Amino acid sequence: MSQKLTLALSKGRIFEETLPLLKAAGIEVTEDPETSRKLILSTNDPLVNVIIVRASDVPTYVQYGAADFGVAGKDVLLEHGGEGLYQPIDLEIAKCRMSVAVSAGFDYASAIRQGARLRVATKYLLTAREHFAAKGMHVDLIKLYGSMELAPLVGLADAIVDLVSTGGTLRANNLVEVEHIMDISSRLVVNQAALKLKRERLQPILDAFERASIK
Ligand SMILES: Nc1ncnc2c1ncn2[C@@H]1O[C@H](COP(=O)(O)OP(=O)(O)OP(=O)(O)O)[C@@H](O)[C@H]1O
Ligand SMILES: O=P(O)(O)OC[C@H]1O[C@H](OP(=O)(O)OP(=O)(O)O)[C@H](O)[C@@H]1O
Repeated sequence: MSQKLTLALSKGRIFEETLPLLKAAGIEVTEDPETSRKLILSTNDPLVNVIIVRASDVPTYVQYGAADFGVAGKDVLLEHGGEGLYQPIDLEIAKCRMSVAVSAGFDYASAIRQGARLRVATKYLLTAREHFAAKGMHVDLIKLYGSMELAPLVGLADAIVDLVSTGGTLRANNLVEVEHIMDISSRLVVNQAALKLKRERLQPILDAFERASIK
């Protein structure tokens, strides 16, 4: 019996950087999410569809089996918790790091030495909480959904926990990186039930992704 497969991707860098991996598996997406408003994209394989969701929603679609597999950043997976997901491959795409940053004039080291209770703005509450708890620091976390870099500039927070790649966004906003929390890259995530029920269809794709992502 032919089995349909649904892959969950987010627009932008994850979609773009997954395209070569899909190609290695013989799959070509025939529509462009940047120009189309469609959320279910077809491919050259009538049995494979790509759904376009927000980056932070990818694990949820896969967890509940609305998508059989997807691609999500480690940052997103740590916040989601990974329930119901099998994570077989680090695809080594969308690479960046998660860091603590502050305004250039803010003396983070002495604030810590003095035991100041810092306000930290972030989208990554769980990871940030764990990081500061491991350092024995008491912080007040402020949840934001984007543009974390603005928070220290307007007095909303003393520090941020955000993703950094080139450092260009920090520099443009007169912020400096004061702690490296972890390296981030994107993983392939597979619904655990789909892995069993659709293994015959999924395995060759996973193998092709793995081969194509080996640097
Ligand atoms: N500057 C960057 N360079 C490389 N990889 C990045 C960068 N920023 C984010 N990423 C990685 O790419 C993933 C997708 O990022 P993207 O900007 O597309 O979504 P987002 O805006 O963070 O998510 P959402 O729309 O859910 O808020 C992130 O989860 C992270 O793993
Ligand atoms: O160090 P850099 O190379 O400047 O990259 C860092 C920026 O990249 C990400 O934002 P993104 O570009 O994805 O914008 P978004 O958060 O609006 O999606 C991240 O949230 C930083 O703001």
